[in-house]
Amino acid sequence: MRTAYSVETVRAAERELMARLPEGALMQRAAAGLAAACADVLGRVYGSRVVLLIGSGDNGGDALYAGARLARRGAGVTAVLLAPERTHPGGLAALRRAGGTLVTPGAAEQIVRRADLVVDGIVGIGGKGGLRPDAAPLAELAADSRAAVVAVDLPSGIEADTGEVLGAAVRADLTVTFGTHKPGLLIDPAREYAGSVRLVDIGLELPDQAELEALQHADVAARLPVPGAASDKYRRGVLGVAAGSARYPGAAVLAVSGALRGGAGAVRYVGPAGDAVIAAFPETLVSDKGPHKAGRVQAWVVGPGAGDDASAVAEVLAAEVPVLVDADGLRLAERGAVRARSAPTLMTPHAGEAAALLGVSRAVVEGARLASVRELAGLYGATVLLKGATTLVADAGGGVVRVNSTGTAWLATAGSGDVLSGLAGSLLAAGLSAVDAGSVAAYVHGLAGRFAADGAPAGAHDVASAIPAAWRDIRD
Ligand SMILES: NC(=O)C1=CN([C@@H]2O[C@H](COP(=O)(O)OP(=O)(O)OC[C@H]3O[C@@H](n4cnc5c(N)ncnc54)[C@H](O)[C@@H]3O)[C@@H](O)[C@H]2O)[C@@H](O)CC1
Ligand SMILES: [K+]
Repeated sequence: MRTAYSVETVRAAERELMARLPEGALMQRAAAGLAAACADVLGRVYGSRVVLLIGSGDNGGDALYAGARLARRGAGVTAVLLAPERTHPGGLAALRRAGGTLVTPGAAEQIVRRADLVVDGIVGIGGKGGLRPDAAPLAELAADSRAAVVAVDLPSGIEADTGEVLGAAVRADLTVTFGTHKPGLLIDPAREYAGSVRLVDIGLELPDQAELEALQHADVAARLPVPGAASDKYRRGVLGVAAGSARYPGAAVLAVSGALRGGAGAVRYVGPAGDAVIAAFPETLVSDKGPHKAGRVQAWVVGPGAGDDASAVAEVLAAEVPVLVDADGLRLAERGAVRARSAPTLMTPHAGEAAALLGVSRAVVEGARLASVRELAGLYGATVLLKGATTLVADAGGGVVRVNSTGTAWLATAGSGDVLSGLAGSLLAAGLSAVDAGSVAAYVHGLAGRFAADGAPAGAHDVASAIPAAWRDIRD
């Protein structure tokens, strides 16, 4: 499991550790890891040109000590000091001793242009509310430069706790982060600014519950349902899919295509697109009666391509089994009916659908994804999966949020969400919790998207077809 902790938690862990270590030991660990990462990026340190962008806090201190290490290995190191009189004194002295040069921001443009590597030590977890006006131009210089950019702890200008970006921010090729990931490094839009992320262990002891967690292959493998010797199709779980309409039969077919590959023992389809579903997947149990007459199921998916059929949504919400609500179903589901449910509910909006439910613009949701997913989960008393390049899954209790980053831009294709809803619903029917079903489905779906696309456009049905390969890859 990859975890991320809030700034407050990191600060507390740092205080505790610092009290037990000699002064400056923690910063030396950070600087050593940072210098090693910079050396890897440079390839050859001797003779390289390194520019350090230095703010007035310990983030700048890390960069200065790392710069000193690189200077001792023969790099030409120049530090641009935003606030010379408030710069970390120990770091400054170390760089001077190692032969580094100090300049003011006025000289930055010229030296950044000739640099091989720019190290962003403007601000770390001490920053909030976007870069100050004196720091913003340096972030822009780094963003425009052709040099490799390594961010110290996090790219300056991003919000560490939320992943929001409130103005100019450094765009890094690599972020070297200390002790733990910070939520902003894993959530869009900030995640894009971080480039690849390298975690340097500085010995922090962190609490069990993180702010954010990201499943890895092994975590997903441990959660995928596997039939045992005693399984039959009913014990593996039956999923009901109430989806599609005369106008949108394809959504039903795609939801079923995901469901059949999600581990449920059988899939019942209920709705007006039965002929299309049977033609594509003859193994589906099809019914043209309402959901409450469809026979027993262990979970429902409702909503993809449903048009305006509110009655199916209401019927499904009244069932005492886990329910996944997607697409049109999100608009048709009454909040009170969702809140009144005792079995788990998983809602799977994209940013536009979430915005409509929250009564804000899509841009607001996209800019503040973590706050949005939490707010929606609280509002509906449900688990919410907010789709996007980094999908978030939050439950109503306000606990740890799951983030998935296997997604690919190729997944932004019509019908891809229908496949996801079937897949997640199938995992619900197989007995996974709503948070597990949502986050495991997002992981598998993202990987399937990568396999299907493999550098070229792919349709949603290709993504569904690639699910078994993704599943095998995870279990290997
Ligand atoms: N505390 C520790 O034990 C360790 C801290 N480390 C480093 O220390 C950093 C935190 O250091 P600090 O607490 O000194 O904080 P930072 O260095 O992140 O930032 C604080 C400084 O930046 C300025 N600043 C604040 N907001 C700003 C904004 N919006 N725009 C421009 N400048 C702004 C402030 O004037 C302040 O001097 C971490 O991110 C990490 O890089 C590492 O050395 C590991 C150990
Ligand atoms: K930084």
